[in-house]
Amino acid sequence: MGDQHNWDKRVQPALCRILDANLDRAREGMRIIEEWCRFGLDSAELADECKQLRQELAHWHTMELRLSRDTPGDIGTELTHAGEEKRDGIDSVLQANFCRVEEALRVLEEYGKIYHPDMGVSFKQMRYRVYTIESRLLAYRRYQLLNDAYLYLVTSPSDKMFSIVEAALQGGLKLVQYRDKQTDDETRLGNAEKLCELCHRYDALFIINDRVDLAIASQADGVHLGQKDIPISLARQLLGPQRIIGRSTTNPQEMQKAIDAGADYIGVGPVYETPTKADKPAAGLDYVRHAAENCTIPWFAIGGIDMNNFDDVMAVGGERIAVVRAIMQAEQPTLVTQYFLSQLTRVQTLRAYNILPNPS
Ligand SMILES: Cc1ncc(COP(=O)(O)OP(=O)(O)O)c(N)n1
Ligand SMILES: Cc1ncsc1CCOP(=O)(O)O
Ligand SMILES: [Mg+2]
Repeated sequence: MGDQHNWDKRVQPALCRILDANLDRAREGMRIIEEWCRFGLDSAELADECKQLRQELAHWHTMELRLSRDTPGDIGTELTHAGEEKRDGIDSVLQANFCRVEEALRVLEEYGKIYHPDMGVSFKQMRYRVYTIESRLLAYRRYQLLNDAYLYLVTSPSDKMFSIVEAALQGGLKLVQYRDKQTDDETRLGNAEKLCELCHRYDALFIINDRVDLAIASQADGVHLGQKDIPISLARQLLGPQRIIGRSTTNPQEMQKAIDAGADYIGVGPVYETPTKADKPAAGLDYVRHAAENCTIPWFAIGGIDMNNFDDVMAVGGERIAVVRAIMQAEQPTLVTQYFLSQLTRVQTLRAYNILPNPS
């Protein structure tokens, strides 16, 4: 009996300290995530869900637990590891904090079961709610980046592919597609993983051409499917609602079918004939005009677009462009990227003020 009493006397304070430390950790992590939902994504819904979770955590963070805190006596306050010091971008801040919250909730769930009969179930439910926020936030962020992306770089095989893509990212590019019809799958997967990491370091989206399997394996943000690739509905089943699916279209019927099937964006073209896709006849500027008047999802004019004909594409209503050679073969990919981005912003601004004449 005495032993039991002594044991309880030692266990109880330790238990309270574990719960206190992990409630703190979970609340701090949730706050960091909430700030991004509120100020970065402008999502009242996601910010509110984070806030509700913080309030539930606060409800469990009782005076008894807080009074158990003994910061000077806590040997863990001095322990940090290199990963905590380094954050590559928003994605890495969010990822680190989701991990932190989920871990803390797991600890609270396990130790909480000893402390209070309802704690285990309560923290388990919270952990699942955090998983849901995590995937919603990722999807939200992807679709927001897509919506904000006006320039799309589609890669071509090159010894300098990584340095060219990085140069374009340094110029402000936010959307990259890995297109490679020549390489074996092992190399393709390695390239895709490297490109994906590179793009995410610059907070840019990374899409894979043609291959859903490689998109999943490399953790890409989505896939671009041609008319001869698998149906959008099947790709959606495989990729889920959180990944982007793009579709190539060459005429109004294909455009409407892609929209109806749930594509997130479409390619519109080839606007001009192009050696990059020599077998495909040009769809022409008329199809760009049609897209400008009728397309209800983001669309990218593609095919033979460069600095010389850019204005012609804009004159018929173009607003987003996708290019291969114009950047992949540029002497200064950063400057070309900056040029396109500034021109695309100029067009948007002029249209917003009705200064640019309506497409003719
Ligand atoms: C943005 C964008 N639009 C169109 C295409 C062409 O896709 P597809 O018709 O499947 O041809 P390939 O690129 O696979 O040769 C694209 N890749 N990206
Ligand atoms: C992949 C693709 N799909 C339609 S045109 C095209 C290639 C565009 O390449 P470029 O920008 O070099 O003309
Ligand atoms: Mg294809």
